[in-house]
Amino acid sequence: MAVAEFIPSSSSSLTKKASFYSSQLSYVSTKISHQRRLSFKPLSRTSQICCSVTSKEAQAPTVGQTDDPKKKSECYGVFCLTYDLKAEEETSSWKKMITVSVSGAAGMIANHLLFKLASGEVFGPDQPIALRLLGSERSIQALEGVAMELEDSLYPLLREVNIGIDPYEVFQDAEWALLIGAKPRGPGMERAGLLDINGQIFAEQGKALNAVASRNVKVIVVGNPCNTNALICLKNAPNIPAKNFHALTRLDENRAKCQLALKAGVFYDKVSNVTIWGNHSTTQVPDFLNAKINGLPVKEVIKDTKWLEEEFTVKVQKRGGVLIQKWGRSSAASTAVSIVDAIRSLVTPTPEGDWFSTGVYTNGNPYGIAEDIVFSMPCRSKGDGDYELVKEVIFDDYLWNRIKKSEDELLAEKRCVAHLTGEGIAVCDLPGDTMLPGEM
Ligand SMILES: NC(=O)c1ccc[n+]([C@@H]2O[C@H](COP(=O)([O-])OP(=O)(O)OC[C@H]3O[C@@H](n4cnc5c(N)ncnc54)[C@H](O)[C@@H]3O)[C@@H](O)[C@H]2O)c1
Repeated sequence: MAVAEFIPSSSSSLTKKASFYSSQLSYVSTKISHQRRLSFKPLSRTSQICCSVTSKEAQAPTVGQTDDPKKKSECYGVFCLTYDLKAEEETSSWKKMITVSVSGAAGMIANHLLFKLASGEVFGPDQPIALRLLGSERSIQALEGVAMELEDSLYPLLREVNIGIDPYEVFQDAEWALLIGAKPRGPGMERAGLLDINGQIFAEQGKALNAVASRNVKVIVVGNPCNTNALICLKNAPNIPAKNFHALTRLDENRAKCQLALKAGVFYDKVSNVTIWGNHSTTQVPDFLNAKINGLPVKEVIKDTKWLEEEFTVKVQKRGGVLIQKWGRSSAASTAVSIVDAIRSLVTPTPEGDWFSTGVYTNGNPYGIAEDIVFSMPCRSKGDGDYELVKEVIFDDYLWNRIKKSEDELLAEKRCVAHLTGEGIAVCDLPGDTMLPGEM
């Protein structure tokens, strides 16, 4: 289904220029030919999100982009085309459009994620969406390619696409910010160096969100080291509730579920109540004490305590590394799926009795975990984008000692980025290199 019905052009084609603008550079232009003439009339946001229009109602053609590099680009290619609608034609069942900003949009994870977002798989088949895509200077050409593929996919729910390299432009009015883009660790780079280089990206993006995003934007930080990047981001966005920031640990939860299902010989939908505690690193703690299989405590189903204590955790932690050995690159598709899971866990009510893991700000946590860090913990949601921490969890010495190690690591990471969180001079005394293999 197309988003609009078009008037066939009598002339050959209408050439458009897609322009990109950022504060530092940057004017890149490209020509895209359209074999059809389209009608344009500036519309309010609500009328833009509505359904198709017949050719009878089409207005005079125009182009929604600018040749002036000093003016920001409003839209990409076919998404510049808007059309008038009669009130009675508006699709009453569609919700108000939401704006989703994605950084690292030309990267591998985003290449899977964006098409899921545009299809309705994430926010629902009645939820029109505007995508704002942030790339780096080096990836701008690739970003344009991504936008072209989105155009060619003809997703009915995808109403707007913008691309750019300035977070102050791309995060404008964002209701969701999926922060995937980060620098990979270069040869010989210390972990402290990676914390600093990526921390600067997230400090800048936090400031940009603070300045231009929706006041209730939900932020999911994927770029590593994601817990501390999320902390940096929220510290630089004081006007956005700290509770709205998440670090992605859902891939780790999914991996833990898969390993428990495999060991118990059940399908993975029988595994519930799995928590990943702590950092998205090899100090993460997949919790088999509170997890359930077929509604029973895991320890009643898997009686092999040695496996649980010695093999399970390591298997979950090293899964990414094993995958790299097979694939020759880090997980992208399953990471994108886990981002979808993380969002859906916040926009749909959590099934009765279950919970999900996400890295969130620790202030006010009921477990006794140090405050003022971003730590993965068990959460429930009513489906309104918000969440509550789960209180009814138990701890034993094994679990608690491991949680403390991950906490120590995150406190050390926090000291290492003090210059980026407004807390003085950084002191880097990281306990060891616990970066997940390939997810650096
Ligand atoms: N939390 C998790 O579970 C998890 C899992 C897998 C990967 N990751 C992390 O996700 C990140 C992205 O992974 P990928 O496989 O998509 O990498 P990728 O290298 O394919 O893509 C990253 C993209 O980000 C862009 N980028 C770099 N700096 C940017 C900036 N300042 N603003 C906007 N874009 C920028 C790059 O140009 C590149 O296109 C990495 O940091 C990786 O370690 C996290």
